[in-house]
Amino acid sequence: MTIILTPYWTNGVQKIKVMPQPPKPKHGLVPPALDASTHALRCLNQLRSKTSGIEKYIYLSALKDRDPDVFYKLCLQNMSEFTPIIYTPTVGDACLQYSHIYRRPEGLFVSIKDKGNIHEVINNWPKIDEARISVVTDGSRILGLGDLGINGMPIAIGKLSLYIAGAGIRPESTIPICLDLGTNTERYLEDPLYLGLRQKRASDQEMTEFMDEFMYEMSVAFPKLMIQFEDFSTDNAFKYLERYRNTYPVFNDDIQGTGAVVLSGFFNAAKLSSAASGNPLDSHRILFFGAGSAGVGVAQQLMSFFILQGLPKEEARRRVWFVDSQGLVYNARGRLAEHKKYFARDDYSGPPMTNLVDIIKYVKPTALLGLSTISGAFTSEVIQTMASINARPIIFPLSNPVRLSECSFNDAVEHTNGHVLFASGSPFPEQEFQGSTLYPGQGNNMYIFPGVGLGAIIGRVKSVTDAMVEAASLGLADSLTDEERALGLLYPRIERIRDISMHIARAVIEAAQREGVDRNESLRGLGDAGLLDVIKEKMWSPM
Ligand SMILES: NC(=O)c1ccc[n+]([C@@H]2O[C@H](COP(=O)([O-])OP(=O)(O)OC[C@H]3O[C@@H](n4cnc5c(N)ncnc54)[C@H](O)[C@@H]3O)[C@@H](O)[C@H]2O)c1
Ligand SMILES: O=C(O)C[C@H](O)C(=O)O
Ligand SMILES: [Mg+2]
Repeated sequence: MTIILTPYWTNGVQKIKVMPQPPKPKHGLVPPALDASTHALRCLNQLRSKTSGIEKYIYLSALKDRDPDVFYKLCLQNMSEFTPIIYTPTVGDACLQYSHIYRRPEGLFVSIKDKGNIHEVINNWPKIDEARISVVTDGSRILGLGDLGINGMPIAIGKLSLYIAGAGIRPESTIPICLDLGTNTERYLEDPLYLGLRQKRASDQEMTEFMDEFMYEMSVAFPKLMIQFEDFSTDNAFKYLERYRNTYPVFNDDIQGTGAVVLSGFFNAAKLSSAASGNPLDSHRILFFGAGSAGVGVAQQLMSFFILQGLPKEEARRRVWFVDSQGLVYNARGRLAEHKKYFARDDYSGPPMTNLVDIIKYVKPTALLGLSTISGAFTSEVIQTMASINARPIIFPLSNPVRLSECSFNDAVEHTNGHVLFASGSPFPEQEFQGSTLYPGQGNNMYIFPGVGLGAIIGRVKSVTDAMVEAASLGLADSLTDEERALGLLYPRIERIRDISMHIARAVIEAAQREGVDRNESLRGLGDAGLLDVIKEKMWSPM
């Protein structure tokens, strides 16, 4: 049964009625020729008649609210058309404008003012079905758009729509949560329509006390819940993942989900690149442009690629170079943020190296990965330099949304004469080049988190371990069909997301079992096929 939250006003205060979905209307109350399949077509036509992305977003939000079955059915049938609207990149615009386009409540808001009382707020969430997955953001780093405060709510909603569509999580067992800890973005503090607290962000200490209480109360209210942390600013992303990962089932999408999706695409790209150059797989050298939570999360995960190729851990670490806003990251440069220290180079001690082309000439990377939020940073010269040292350069501009991408697919194709192995965070259209069609990969954690969450909740895991994340990544890399490989794709087609999520969930559960963090004992010993049957049977589908 779907829950409908119906808002109404009393004395200037908005209240919410929690209602189950109404029963079927009686004869005469709906048009005689209304039937489900033509109505879905009608909705699709209405969507397509909208001209701007944000209008489409608003239309689909209302459709999801009004008629979740039609929404999810259409979403599954038109995945590559829907994801750029309900998710990246349009969800970025929806966040920027959230306080202006707001229509009705969706999700749970927990504010720093609730500290000491979080139990009560959480228990206001209607428990029609038991909550299993929550995406929690504090709005402090939404995509590459900065601190959006409470306007970050649509990112939690968008991720959960993909959980529901992509992994068959039941809609009523998901909770989007935005933590309102204030915002440091002046334009929101001054915006009369801003929906959040009009104050600067809470101090570190206050936030930690708040987070401890929040996590504890969530685990009491929802004992079977997995929490996905989303778009916390880099320091807090690392801090709270480390703080809770051994106590509760939590997963950080930007660190671990991104790490897993990029490892998967890199794995497939490295095979093609090595085949073209004749160099062994373990000879790859990776240059990261951007050293935040996403960059470092990916580097940690990529180390497992090298380790799988047989390199010792220390050798694997040395295959990675980082560039941040000050240039090449190396020890002799001076004080470095904690999360950059592990990968800082100790084999360079000259003056700061800040020009990306110079850095590429110095490092000679086989792969250039952008997680910097710097639009257009991969200039024609950068791309050409990569092409001059690699038969098939791996270039992944992974920053979101589209307008912050380090380069476009078109530029990457043109400046490498079509040889690029490409994946971007946000979607780009395919390109015709010298008589053939080239396809961009979308290296976005949307391929990973639905399957990880599905596996985590079916396996009833105590925690989400590195081995589970790695299993998800390799499961994704392995999921390419022969047809997709023949087209040179690095990631499977998004239309197959349900199938992919099912296989990722299986790999995740098996890894959890190997590590002894699974609590669903009934799944042990079922074998691959038996596990897949259970997973399939548990997945929700729209009617
Ligand atoms: N594709 C995906 O699935 C995915 C997943 C997570 C994050 N992302 C994207 O990655 C980006 C970064 O996210 P984050 O959490 O790491 O953010 P962040 O702000 O913590 O990191 C940005 C990094 O870029 C560096 N940087 C900034 N300006 C630079 C410049 N001029 N030259 C070189 N480096 C510069 C910063 O020093 C920092 O290290 C965002 O756009 C986000 O949307 C993509
Ligand atoms: O939200 C996305 O599209 C990917 C990622 O989680 C991001 O923060 O950019
Ligand atoms: Mg994110």
